[in-house]
Amino acid sequence: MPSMASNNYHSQPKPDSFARRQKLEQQRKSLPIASVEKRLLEEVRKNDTLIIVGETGSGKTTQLPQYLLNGGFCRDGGVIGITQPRRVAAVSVAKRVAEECGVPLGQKVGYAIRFDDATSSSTRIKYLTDGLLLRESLLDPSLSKYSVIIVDEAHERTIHTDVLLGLLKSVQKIRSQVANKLMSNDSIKGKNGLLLKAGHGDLLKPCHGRKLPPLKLIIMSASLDARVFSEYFSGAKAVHVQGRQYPVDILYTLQPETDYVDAALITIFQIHLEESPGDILVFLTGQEEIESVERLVHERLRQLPEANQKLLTFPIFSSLPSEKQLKVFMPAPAGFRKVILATNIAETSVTISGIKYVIDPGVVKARTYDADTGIESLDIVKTSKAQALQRSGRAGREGPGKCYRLYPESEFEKFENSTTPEIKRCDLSNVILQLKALGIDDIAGFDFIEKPNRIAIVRSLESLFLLGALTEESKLADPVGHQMARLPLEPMYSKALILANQFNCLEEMLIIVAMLSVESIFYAPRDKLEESRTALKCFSSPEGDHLTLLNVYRASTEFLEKNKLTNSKEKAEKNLRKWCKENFVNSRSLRHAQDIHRQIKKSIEQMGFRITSCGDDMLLFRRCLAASFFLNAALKQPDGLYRILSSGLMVQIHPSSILFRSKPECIIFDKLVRTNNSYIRNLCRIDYLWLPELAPQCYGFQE
Ligand SMILES: Nc1ncnc2c1ncn2[C@@H]1O[C@H](COP(=O)(O)OP(=O)(O)OP(=O)(O)O)[C@@H](O)[C@H]1O
Repeated sequence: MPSMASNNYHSQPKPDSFARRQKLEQQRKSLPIASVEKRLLEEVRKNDTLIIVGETGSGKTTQLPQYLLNGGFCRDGGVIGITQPRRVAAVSVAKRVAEECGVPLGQKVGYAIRFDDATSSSTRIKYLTDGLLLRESLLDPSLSKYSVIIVDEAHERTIHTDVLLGLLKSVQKIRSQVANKLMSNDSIKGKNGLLLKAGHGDLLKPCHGRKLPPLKLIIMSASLDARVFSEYFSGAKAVHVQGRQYPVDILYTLQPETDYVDAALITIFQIHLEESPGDILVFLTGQEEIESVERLVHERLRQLPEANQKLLTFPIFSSLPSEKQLKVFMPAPAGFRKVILATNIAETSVTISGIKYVIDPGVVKARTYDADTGIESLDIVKTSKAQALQRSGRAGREGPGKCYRLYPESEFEKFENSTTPEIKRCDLSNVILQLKALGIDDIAGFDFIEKPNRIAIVRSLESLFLLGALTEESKLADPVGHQMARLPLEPMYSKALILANQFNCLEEMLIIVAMLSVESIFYAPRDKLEESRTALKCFSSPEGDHLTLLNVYRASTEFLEKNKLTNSKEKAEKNLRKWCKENFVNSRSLRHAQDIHRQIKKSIEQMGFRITSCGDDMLLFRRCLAASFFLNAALKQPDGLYRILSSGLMVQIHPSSILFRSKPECIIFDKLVRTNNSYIRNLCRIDYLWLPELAPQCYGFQE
């Protein structure tokens, strides 16, 4: 089975035909940004921080790094790092740029995303996710190998981008102090206190065989408010790149649509049957919705005359294995039209060749955080104008395009200009852990571009303390806090693994963490509801969803291993897909869980943990779950609703849960999802009395 860590995307460059290279060269020259290459290089030379705003498709992401490389910005062996909010963008853009440069991916041009590093010592242009650069800064706080860092798609304001901006500001200050040799080594410090602990005697020494130059920083987007960034970077200059490549016709509905999924389906077929050739990109909110639309498209296609059936669907969402994500970039066979069903991961940066039509229902699934209750949830919300612009920008990259907005123009006018920064609407625990690991203790005093809500900081500090990651003085606790900061997981999951190591049930917890990291392991098509329920019964555990997921994982592994004894690997995997179908298990999600399992296992083994099993002692395992997820404990109320003990919030069990009917007295849950109601998903039955025993810091009786 291919793993995310195994650099699935490496394709050796095809023996490039002369014609192909000429075409690429021609395309590059015709991009709007090409006419301002010299000016941009001049501006980067003159300014340590530069903001570049240019229309979608003007060539920022693919061209600027190449201009900088050719302009001598890597002369001393420095690397140009370009951050992307999403993995798929980092990988696909790196591929394109390697092709444009005529080099194999992973050499001069490469990418790095979590668990997959396609770079080498000769890499000079490196695309990476913002989260990964943040992790790199833990190991190398001065980011010494980079001569230029480009923060691309800054308008997305992911939590990682925001934290990164604060760190980069500090790194820049320190590196320019070093370059100017203005200060002695011990007095060098960044505004955010970043390098105080980092032992930077080395800063003055040649680094990677070269003197550490000042760090050039470029902030880039098609739709950002340059003023906000300029003010944050002490009046940094903003440059606007004029001109877009091709026009995109924007079409609105006359009336608001009550059912955007149905409206999207109708539009797909309208385009397919009436419009000229060209692929379609549809934005939806998540895996479940995408998979249900995929099924509906296939159903409706079967009702069409054969000549009209040449429509292929390709889903793309974040939990889809990476090599499957990249399938959307492959051209459709001649005579076929491709319809890509995507979440907002295809919203920025990516160019999907062939896309001429974009369908935008104007909604997105976004993280929201209620600081009063300390609960984070995923809600479906309206997009911002900036997101709508990015979405329409996916058409018109190779020729004129059309964007169908499934809402009236008057509705668009009511959208917020830009998306609320993630830092203002999510749980900060993970970021706080990372900042603490960097030696930044004063979180409220950190120079954020926009300060997170104070209550949200306090809440996160409190839950990290309750989880044992922080001491009473709010320092990283030894060893739990350090271990949690090392694991690339949500704090509660990290805590569960650390505790499972002590409870001797790490094997089981590893499976659970992997299975909880993917969306919808089971699927239940509307026309086969009864059959899917019967199939689920084979795995279901009266103790709840965690143990049910454990049973599915184990049954699938056993099935695969047995099959491998008598079949080739490919055949065994094919049989597993069949097994999944028969059991109404989502094989994509299961495979993704297996990948994650492998990756986390590697991380925890590196931390010296030994994988042991609790065998059949599921009581022990449930106690371990209670000891780690105690902040998500809920108690049944007389009316059948549940009250979350830590916040008082009233919630319902999601109908997809095994415990939906039995409704035990006390449970812990994994996620809260809000649609019209507040639902809790992935539940495990626990004993109420375990809480004061296993989490006295939270539920201990007051004297
Ligand atoms: N994989 C690809 N296949 C075909 N054409 C591509 C590909 N990647 C880029 N291009 C071409 O290069 C152009 C510039 O792309 P680039 O990503 O650099 O633009 P951008 O200004 O960064 O856009 P955005 O703000 O939307 O990310 C595209 O409009 C497209 O014409």
